[in-house]
Amino acid sequence: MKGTLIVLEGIDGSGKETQSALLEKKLRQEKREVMHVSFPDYDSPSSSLVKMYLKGDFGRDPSDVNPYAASLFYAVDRFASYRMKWKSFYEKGGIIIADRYTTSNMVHQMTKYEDVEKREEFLSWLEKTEYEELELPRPDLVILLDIPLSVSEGLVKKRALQGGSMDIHEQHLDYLKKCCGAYQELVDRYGWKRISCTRDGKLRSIEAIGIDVAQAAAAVMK
Ligand SMILES: Nc1ncnc2c1ncn2[C@@H]1O[C@H](COP(=O)(O)OP(=O)(O)OP(=O)(O)O)[C@@H](O)[C@H]1O
Ligand SMILES: Cc1cn([C@H]2C[C@H](O)[C@@H](COP(=O)(O)O)O2)c(=O)[nH]c1=O
Repeated sequence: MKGTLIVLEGIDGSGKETQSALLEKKLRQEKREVMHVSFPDYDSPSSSLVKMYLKGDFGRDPSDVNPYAASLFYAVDRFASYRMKWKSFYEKGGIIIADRYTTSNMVHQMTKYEDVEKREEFLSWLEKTEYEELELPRPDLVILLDIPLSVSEGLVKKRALQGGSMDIHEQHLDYLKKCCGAYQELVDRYGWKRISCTRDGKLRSIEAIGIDVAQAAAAVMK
């Protein structure tokens, strides 16, 4: 029996980690079999090339690494996580909550192309590589935590001041703007569930957003 894969998506600082932890807690309280994974899998050696890329070892600008090369770094990391950590749990019917997935890669790497045909070619290649060749499961639900860049930027900066560092994506506002646009494009195209994190321009509370996330998840759980 196949499990359920729920993916939390959104631009950097949109609340994915916060909301995936909250959803995991709620589902555990309901005594459901649940596991929380996140990508990149920074704790695993499989993320080494991703870390080098995000640190700027291959170039300080995201566009210094072409989308296919960058995608392979992330895809290999996902493959290792799936095979080592959650394949058997998922195949027994468990619920997986993923903080980012292949869907992040679609958005972040496709923005490196302006040309529509190149973008299409890239997206087809990515889906084939990850879901067919690497046999990673397709998500049952992708939730987009929709937040204006101006708001998420503040959250990322606040977190960096508290001791975090900013990666090469976060350091390039023009790149993040393109990612925002790409999320808006793909949310409709792929039928992702959009949850607005602001109301009247103000950030909603973690709990209020959490209620919407839990409702969306309930609709796909077996
Ligand atoms: N609704 C909210 N209200 C106030 N603060 C929030 C809210 N959601 C998240 N935060 C805070 O914003 C920061 C970013 O949140 P979080 O780490 O969950 O985002 P993320 O999408 O996982 O980020 P990244 O993709 O950069 O890892 C954290 O410090 C978190 O506590
Ligand atoms: C999983 C994944 C992520 N990315 C991008 C998205 C972010 O800019 C970084 C990861 O940073 P985080 O703050 O730790 O979430 O990498 C990507 O391009 N492709 C992927 O598959």
